[in-house]
Amino acid sequence: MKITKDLYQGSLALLTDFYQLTMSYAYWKSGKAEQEAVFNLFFRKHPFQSGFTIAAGLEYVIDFCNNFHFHEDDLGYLREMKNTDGTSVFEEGFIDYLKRMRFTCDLEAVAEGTVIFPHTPMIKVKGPLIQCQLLETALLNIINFQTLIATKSARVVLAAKGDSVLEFGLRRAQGIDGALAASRASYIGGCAATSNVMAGKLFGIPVSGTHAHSWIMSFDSEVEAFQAYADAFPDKCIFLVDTYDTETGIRHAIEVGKILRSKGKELLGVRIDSGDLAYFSNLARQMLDEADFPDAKVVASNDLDEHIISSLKFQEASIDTWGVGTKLVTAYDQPALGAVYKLAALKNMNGKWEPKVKVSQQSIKINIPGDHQVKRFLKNGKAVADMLYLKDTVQGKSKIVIIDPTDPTKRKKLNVEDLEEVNLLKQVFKEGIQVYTSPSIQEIKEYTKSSLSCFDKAHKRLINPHIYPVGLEEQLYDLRTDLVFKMKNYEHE
Ligand SMILES: Nc1ncnc2c1ncn2[C@@H]1O[C@H](COP(=O)(O)OP(=O)(O)OP(=O)(O)O)[C@@H](O)[C@H]1O
Ligand SMILES: O=P(O)(O)OC[C@H]1O[C@H](OP(=O)(O)OP(=O)(O)O)[C@H](O)[C@@H]1O
Ligand SMILES: O=C(O)c1cccnc1
Repeated sequence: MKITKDLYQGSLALLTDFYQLTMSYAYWKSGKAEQEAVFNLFFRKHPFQSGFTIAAGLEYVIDFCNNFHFHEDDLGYLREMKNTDGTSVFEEGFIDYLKRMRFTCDLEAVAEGTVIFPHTPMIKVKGPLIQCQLLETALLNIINFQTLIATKSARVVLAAKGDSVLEFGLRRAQGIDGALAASRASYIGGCAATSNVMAGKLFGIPVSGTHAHSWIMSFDSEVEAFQAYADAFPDKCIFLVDTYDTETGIRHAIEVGKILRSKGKELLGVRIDSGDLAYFSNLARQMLDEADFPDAKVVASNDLDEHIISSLKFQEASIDTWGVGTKLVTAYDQPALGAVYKLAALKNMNGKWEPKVKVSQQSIKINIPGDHQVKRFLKNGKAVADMLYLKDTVQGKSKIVIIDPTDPTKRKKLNVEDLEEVNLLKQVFKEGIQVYTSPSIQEIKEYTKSSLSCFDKAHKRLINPHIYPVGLEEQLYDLRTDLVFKMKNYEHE
């Protein structure tokens, strides 16, 4: 995939906050640039009050890292930056250092489509401090948005209970790149297709659609418009029936459907885009069945989201396909995921790794120090708990206790002998070389489905989901507690 090349014609190294560059300069000046560090990217709270989140965006991250270098014109821009006294912000030696910089980090990540939970790293970067720092903003930008939209999409698709969901969001998405990334993430979350043709071309997502009211309005009558469309696309007839009067529109669709049938073609369906979607879809179903079009589908659209879809299901609406735009691609009810990227460990000048913690009044904001891995435990294929742990601390143990990172009174004992286990963080880069084979977008979408199928329905309900247990292995919990006490200068026995 060549997202950066196709969209931006070059490097994205300047897609960063200015402070990353000023810190980088200061790391370089103070001789810390090459000090080895570990950073973790994670979020603290599911979006949409969801009980789960779907990881997405890794393919963009891979592309970003593979293309990470400062071009001559990027360096020219930085060279021209001046302080108020007219001196250069960055010394020429630093510009030269950036010029020679290549991505040399190790990077581990959870696969796109994985169901993930708060506090567990989605991405872990290990490498020179300066490189880790320079990746922060872009990685967050990529992962926050695509993960948010993939999660929204998965919720919408769950609400549709197996019906197809078409993503119609391009016209109301957050700009060009937002729209493309949203179409990709919506597909990963489970949408069947997108109306966004460029996303289809760039990512290999199926493209589909119906027609607009303007098509009908451009003819003297609705029947004429349906007939002309049928002449142009005899195999793709889904007629929008609500331009004037929905009942009459359905009748006209049936009329043209009969003509189509006389020519050996079939009416695929009707689309309803306004009014009471339960009432009109049931009316459409009844009229289509009575006219002997039992296979013609009813497509509905109009400001849908997972909650309206769920309500329409409850009302027993006869909708087979759901067109969902604005509320999906803009993540209307929660426009940002709050994933963060935190320093977790640093190698000191004696070559020893030191875990690092950011202390906060809010316990949810205290990060989890150290170079850790995430393990998912499953029983008969069903996920039972996720655990963060430091390498080599759990080998050979038959019983493990995990402790909730925000509430130490919440603990869970795991008899690991009875459980299957899988490490979620996969090696993606080793010393800057990609060692991970990216799955196709279709494989990622399938993976989302199978990943979700490992979770109990209680975690997937739209409202007040049951909280899935995620905890720190005891040694990691102790390390974190000791470190927090140390940083706060408290005595801890
Ligand atoms: N039976 C239903 N139950 C719950 N929500 C519904 C039902 N039917 C339609 N809706 C939703 O109610 C909202 C109706 O919005 P609005 O009043 O703007 O549409 P409209 O007037 O029918 O159509 P438009 O303004 O597009 O011509 C939409 O979000 C739609 O999805
Ligand atoms: O409602 P969404 O989930 O965003 O789905 C996309 C909408 O885009 C089209 O409407 P259009 O742009 O013609 O505007 P409308 O709201 O007046 O129908 C289409 O008819 C859908 O209603
Ligand atoms: O193809 C459609 O029906 C469509 C496409 C974009 C937006 N609304 C509807």
